[in-house]
Amino acid sequence: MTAEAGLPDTLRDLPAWTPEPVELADLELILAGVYRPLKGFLGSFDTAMVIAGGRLADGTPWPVPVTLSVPKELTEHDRLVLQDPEGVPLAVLTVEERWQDPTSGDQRLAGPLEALRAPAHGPFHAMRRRPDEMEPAAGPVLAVATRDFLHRRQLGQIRQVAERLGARVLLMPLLGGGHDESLVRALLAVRRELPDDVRVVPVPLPDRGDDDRDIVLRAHVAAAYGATHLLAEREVEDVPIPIAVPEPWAYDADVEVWRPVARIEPDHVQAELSPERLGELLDAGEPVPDWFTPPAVAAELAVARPPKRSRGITVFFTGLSGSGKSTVARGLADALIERGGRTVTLLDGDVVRRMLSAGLTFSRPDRDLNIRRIGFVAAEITRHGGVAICAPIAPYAATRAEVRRMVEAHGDFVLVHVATPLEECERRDRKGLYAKARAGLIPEFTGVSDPYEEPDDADLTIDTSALTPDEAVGRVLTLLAEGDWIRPA
Ligand SMILES: Nc1ncnc2c1ncn2[C@@H]1O[C@H](COP(=O)(O)OS(=O)(=O)O)[C@@H](OP(=O)(O)O)[C@H]1O
Ligand SMILES: Nc1ncnc2c1ncn2[C@@H]1O[C@H](COP(=O)(O)OP(=O)(O)O)[C@@H](O)[C@H]1O
Repeated sequence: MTAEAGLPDTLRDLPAWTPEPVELADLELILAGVYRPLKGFLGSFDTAMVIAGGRLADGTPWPVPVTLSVPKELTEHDRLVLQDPEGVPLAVLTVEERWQDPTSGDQRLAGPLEALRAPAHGPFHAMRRRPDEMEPAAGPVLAVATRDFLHRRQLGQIRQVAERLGARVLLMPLLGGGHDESLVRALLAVRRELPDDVRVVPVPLPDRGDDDRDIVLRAHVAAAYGATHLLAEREVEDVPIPIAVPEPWAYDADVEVWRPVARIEPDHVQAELSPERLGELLDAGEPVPDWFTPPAVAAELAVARPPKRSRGITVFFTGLSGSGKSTVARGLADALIERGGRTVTLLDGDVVRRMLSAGLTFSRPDRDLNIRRIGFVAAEITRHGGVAICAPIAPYAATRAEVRRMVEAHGDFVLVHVATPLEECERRDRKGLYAKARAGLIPEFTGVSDPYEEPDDADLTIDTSALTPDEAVGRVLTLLAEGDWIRPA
């Protein structure tokens, strides 16, 4: 039976697990041979050696831990099917070691992987290559592994280094940031600014958060794809191929060309556009100057970071029952709809409980699941450029932070703490729930018999005991206008 027809009979009874996105990216690179000599996820000794000194236990240089975390109940099995988020089986892991991460306490499994099928979907998947599918190049190959857009400065630097080395250029857009498709399109668009035989191969390689080790990892990946050099900002140790560090370039505003700083006349003006200024231009929807980046790149930048007036945003209210979340959220939704120019979706706590989360209780796991569902929908609305207004109690800081992360992958997130004191909420007791909770008729009632973790990351705090509903809505509108998400009234 072929893999495409389904799982072989011998594997049907194995437990299946969907790893986290970074682990899935690692899995793909291990299976494709990009992470050679790694054949599977690392055990405790290799991991400790890599963290301590950038080498595997046998002395082979390797920069980052490549590990797999699983829930405790899966650690008893000897073999495990690893699948993608849609449940498509990708590989079988044969467990050689079960171990607990001493820092995070995570349960880990180590052992070799056997491929069931290559991941074969996702935008630009047709451009993905295994190293053994690459035509070998005759001479030197300069790899440019980047998750950043390439502007005129970088394009000039790449041309100069490639020429110096006599190398062809291999562009490797690193996937796993928020704007993979824009990045790939922008790199495809600048091919014509580079030598003729440039190749583009997207690689799923999220950053690990250690700049030097990330460069070393990129060098390993580049070497696997046949590169002889890696372009990087600085030299690092223990790299499999040499790092090519470009000389500084600047824009000579007097003659309107980019060139190496060393070749700019001392009396000429050097123009600069800082990343902060670039962000401001994009936020305001103003054009990015042509001298800085090619128009096709500017267009993709604007897709990746749209002007704030049209960028998706989630306004997330949190607070006790009766604090005024629904009233203010509804008022805000109405005000935004009246102003026009924005699509607005109100995800009120009570309504969500009836629709998305029917059947859930008020236990911590069920509250968390409820908030994650709201976060998922809000993130999708944000991704499509809409305004999502959410108004659940959301009593736990960690879950609110999770929603913030989900949303900020696609747009902006504003947290409004409706900090009306418990006594006032209880005095209002619009639904009679506090009385019932005090009488012990409702268990786990927030503020009475269940916790509420006050936010320390609120963008706005309002106490509705001291404001009218219109004033409370006004505060939120002012915040949105000051942040430039909406026009001032
Ligand atoms: N045990 C308990 N604790 C808190 N609230 C309770 C409880 N049981 C029922 N209710 C009613 O459910 C509304 C809160 O639901 P949420 O989905 O916003 O809660 S949570 O965010 O999942 O914690 C809340 O509505 P609001 O008053 O609009 O906040 C209550 O009316
Ligand atoms: N400034 C204010 N903002 C919001 N609600 C207020 C305000 N002043 C009084 N209230 C009253 O408080 C109650 C808040 O209920 P609700 O909006 O359903 O809160 P929650 O959604 O947090 O449970 C409503 O009866 C509302 O009329």
